[in-house]
Amino acid sequence: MQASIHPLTCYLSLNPPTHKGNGSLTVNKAFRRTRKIHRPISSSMGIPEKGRHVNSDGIERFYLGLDFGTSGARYALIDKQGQIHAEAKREYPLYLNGESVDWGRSWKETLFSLLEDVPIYLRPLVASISIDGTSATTMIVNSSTGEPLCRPLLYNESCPDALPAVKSIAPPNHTVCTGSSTLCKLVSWWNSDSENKDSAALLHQADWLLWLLHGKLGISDYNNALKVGFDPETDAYPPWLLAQPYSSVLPSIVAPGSAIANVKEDVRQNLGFSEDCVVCAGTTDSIAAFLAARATEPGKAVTSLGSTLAIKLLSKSRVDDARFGVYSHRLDDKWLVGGASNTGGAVLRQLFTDVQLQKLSEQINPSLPSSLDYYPLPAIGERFPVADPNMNPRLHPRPDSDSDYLHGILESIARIEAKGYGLLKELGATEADEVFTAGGGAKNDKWTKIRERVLGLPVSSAAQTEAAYGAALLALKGARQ
Ligand SMILES: Nc1ncnc2c1ncn2[C@@H]1O[C@H](COP(=O)(O)OP(=O)(O)O)[C@@H](O)[C@H]1O
Ligand SMILES: O=C(CO)[C@H](O)[C@H](O)COP(=O)(O)O
Repeated sequence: MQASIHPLTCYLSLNPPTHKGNGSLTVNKAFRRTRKIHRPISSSMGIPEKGRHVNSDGIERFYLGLDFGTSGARYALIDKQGQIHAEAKREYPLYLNGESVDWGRSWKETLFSLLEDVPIYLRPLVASISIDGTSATTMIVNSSTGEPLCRPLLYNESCPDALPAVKSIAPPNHTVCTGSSTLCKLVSWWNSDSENKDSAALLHQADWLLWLLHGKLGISDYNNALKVGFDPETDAYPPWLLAQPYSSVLPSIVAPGSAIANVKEDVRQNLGFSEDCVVCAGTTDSIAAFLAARATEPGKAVTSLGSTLAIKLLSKSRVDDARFGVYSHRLDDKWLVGGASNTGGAVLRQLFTDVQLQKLSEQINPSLPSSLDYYPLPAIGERFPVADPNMNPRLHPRPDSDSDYLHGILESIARIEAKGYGLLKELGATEADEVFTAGGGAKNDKWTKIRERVLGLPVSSAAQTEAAYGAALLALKGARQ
């Protein structure tokens, strides 16, 4: 792998944004004031830069990132300094298709609703778009129409039926050797399908959403493709995977943020994007959150405290071990080592509303350890730091006090996080020396203090906690290509 400066590094020290979304559409007030006297961004910064930073009238361009997380989706619209000019989020509408949720319909509707939330006067100035999605969320689609051939298999679903076949072809403890891997989901479908093999294509959630905008089917990125078996070190699918009959459905792979194609004409016309608006390859949600945090040195880590707990540690050395759910994503000449636990906000949401979380957290003394020892899971099954699809949640005994109960849960999740970072060190990754937090849990200061005590490390909320911001940085990178 060639050593080079990560294309995003030059943006990672951008000025923190002036504005944060509050669940509805927000537009940077400062931007409103200058809206009437649109000055080319270069008026205060010298000559307009080449590329997609000003349009033909010399007016500033913007970069759009969308994050499709577990419980909802968000967008962030930034300028080339990283200032946020608009952002919004939406919960997923839920439609049933027989017994199961029609996720394809929900995600597609959410995508175009969010694009319509972008202020109409800013859309012609959007130079590029990128999207992150949940990792290993697998879609098998018709290779001509892009229509799903079966229901999407979500990031935390497991197909243990395929595990023996996958373990028989992959190297020992390879990232794909876990039931929740994309490859296990593909093999499970391949073994169960009798009529669509010749017309199938595999895509990840982010790939499929991006295809809706650019229209070129069969393209993914090397972060999303890690769990189907793509090797980011050799930049290729390994021979043991290409030798399989189902290798024909695998997508071609580009780097995250790579320009793929301009927005399709029908989408462009309907939404008012410019002819040169380019759609760029995406990444996974926890990597987008890492990019948003702008952590650039080995030893820096980002814990995404969303519905799940995903940790990402910037490491000089690569570590992969499916026995513990540990794998390494590529980030230029370094590795993002980590894993994703099923613990996290989804359990909290089963027990408390966000308002209750806030009020109960105020009653917690974070300097006092909780004696309650739980393993908070929303359902049976864990991916990391224990890869056990049959692990049971442990959330009892429940004390009379809800704040004590929450304290025990937050502390127990912190212990899982600490176990995860300790495991990465044991397996040879660069030792973590600072943790930034992204996701919904980042706003809980008491939890941050509990985590600092349990981890024994400085823990802070990233300047940007939304993965959508990281996706916007990818769009900014793509606009420069
Ligand atoms: N004050 C809080 N303390 C801890 N967790 C919180 C708080 N507010 C919200 N959350 C959790 O944040 C999660 C949502 O975070 P988010 O990053 O949007 O998740 P995702 O992107 O995975 O859907 C919810 O599961 C919720 O329980
Ligand atoms: O748990 C998740 C849902 O939010 C993450 O998408 C995912 O598991 C993290 O995977 P990766 O490390 O490949 O980004």
